[in-house]
Amino acid sequence: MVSIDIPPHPWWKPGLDLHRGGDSYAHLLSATRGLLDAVAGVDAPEAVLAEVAGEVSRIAGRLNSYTTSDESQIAGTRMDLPGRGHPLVVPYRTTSWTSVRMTAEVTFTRIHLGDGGAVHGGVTALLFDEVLGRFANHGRQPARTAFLHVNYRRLVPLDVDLDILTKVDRAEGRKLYITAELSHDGTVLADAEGLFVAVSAQ
Ligand SMILES: CCCCCCCCCCCCCC(=O)SCCNC(=O)CCNC(=O)[C@H](O)C(C)(C)COP(=O)(O)OP(=O)(O)OC[C@H]1O[C@@H](n2cnc3c(N)ncnc32)[C@H](O)[C@@H]1OP(=O)(O)O
Repeated sequence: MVSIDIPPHPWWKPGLDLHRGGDSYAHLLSATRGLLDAVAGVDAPEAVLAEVAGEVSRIAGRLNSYTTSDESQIAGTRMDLPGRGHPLVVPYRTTSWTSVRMTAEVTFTRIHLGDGGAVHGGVTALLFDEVLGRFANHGRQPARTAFLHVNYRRLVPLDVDLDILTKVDRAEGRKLYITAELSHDGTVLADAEGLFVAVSAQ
């Protein structure tokens, strides 16, 4: 696990506990990702599906009784976990981080499959928006994606460790241009450029 020496973003609530839920939340997230992969790949008899659907609904109901506001949910604030600990975010793992360059790793799994054995293009775009957006925000002023341009150079495989390199290209006033590459063994599979515009703190 990488240690990030850039301080948490100033527009974060001061004193926000970035480890809420502890190891138990990490296990829940990992189990949930496993469930999504299992659902994405399943072909079981209807009786089995019906039984599992009942169990999953019961579990969701149990968690729903603890639903909180988006200000105090755990998801998205666990910087120590893959994908900021958010179940929707692709579970990339940050490996190094300076103010101008960030590296990460990612392994796509069954839930990310589009067609033809390759990752869904929208998932690749989600990964880039997340990685660039996090890099644009963390340790800087709050910023939103103004545009995101993705070049799909090769099919992106599942179940293979891939590398992400993100760099600040240039800053012009409130505008920050950031680039990223997703690669495997030195071959670029996709790359992106995003414009992030700084906005007032919420
Ligand atoms: C809990 C905390 C978590 C924190 C951790 C963070 C993790 C987050 C990770 C996930 C994060 C994921 C991140 C997400 O997904 S963020 C969510 C997706 N993005 C949005 O929803 C953004 C919606 N749009 C807006 O809010 C506004 O349009 C923004 C803020 C972008 C600009 O509106 P604003 O009124 O402020 O500015 P302006 O219009 O005066 O323009 C200013 C300058 O920008 C130039 N410009 C603008 N647009 C474009 C364009 N399309 N192409 C080229 N240029 C463009 C414009 O020409 C001008 O240039 P100049 O004339 O000055 O030279």
